[in-house]
Amino acid sequence: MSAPDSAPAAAPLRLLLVVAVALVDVDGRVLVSERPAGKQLAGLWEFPGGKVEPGERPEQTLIRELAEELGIRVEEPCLAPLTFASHAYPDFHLLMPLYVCRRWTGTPRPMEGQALRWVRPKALRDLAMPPADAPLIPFLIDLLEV
Ligand SMILES: Nc1nc2c([nH]c(=O)n2[C@@H]2O[C@H](COP(=O)(O)OP(=O)(O)OP(=O)(O)O)[C@@H](O)[C@H]2O)c(=O)[nH]1
Repeated sequence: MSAPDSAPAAAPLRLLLVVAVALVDVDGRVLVSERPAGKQLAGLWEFPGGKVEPGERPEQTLIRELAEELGIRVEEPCLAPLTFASHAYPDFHLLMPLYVCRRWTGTPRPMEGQALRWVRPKALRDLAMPPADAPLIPFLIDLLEV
């Protein structure tokens, strides 16, 4: 049945699949990266990652993004799924699996000029992060804080 002529059609929901990772160092700290000026949510600290491109599996996306953003090489078995974010932004709905990774080759460095920080999971609560990330923090605290 079609909607009556007077009712405006609801805008189709845009579901955006982004994949992110908590890189964990030997001291149990997690890497966060500052979103550059000029981008949406600029200045907020986020987990490395990015949009899953057509034809990619999420793990392939992460391996690609970690090479592009941080210059490190990650093997797929070192990516362990932890939880996911599901968050309604004004213009899209974000679905973002979060992986944990403790092993990689190379030293993370800011390949795109972004600021990087290693922080204790509890300290993530005091960082300005995108709203989608807040529900992820307790999972990292449970996993990593002794
Ligand atoms: N990588 C990452 N993205 C996140 C996090 N939290 C969160 O809301 N996002 C959102 O997920 C989307 C990721 O997009 P992206 O990083 O691939 O792309 P972008 O907005 O920088 O634009 P671009 O396509 O020009 O690179 C953004 O809308 C970003 O705000 C997070 O912790 N890590």
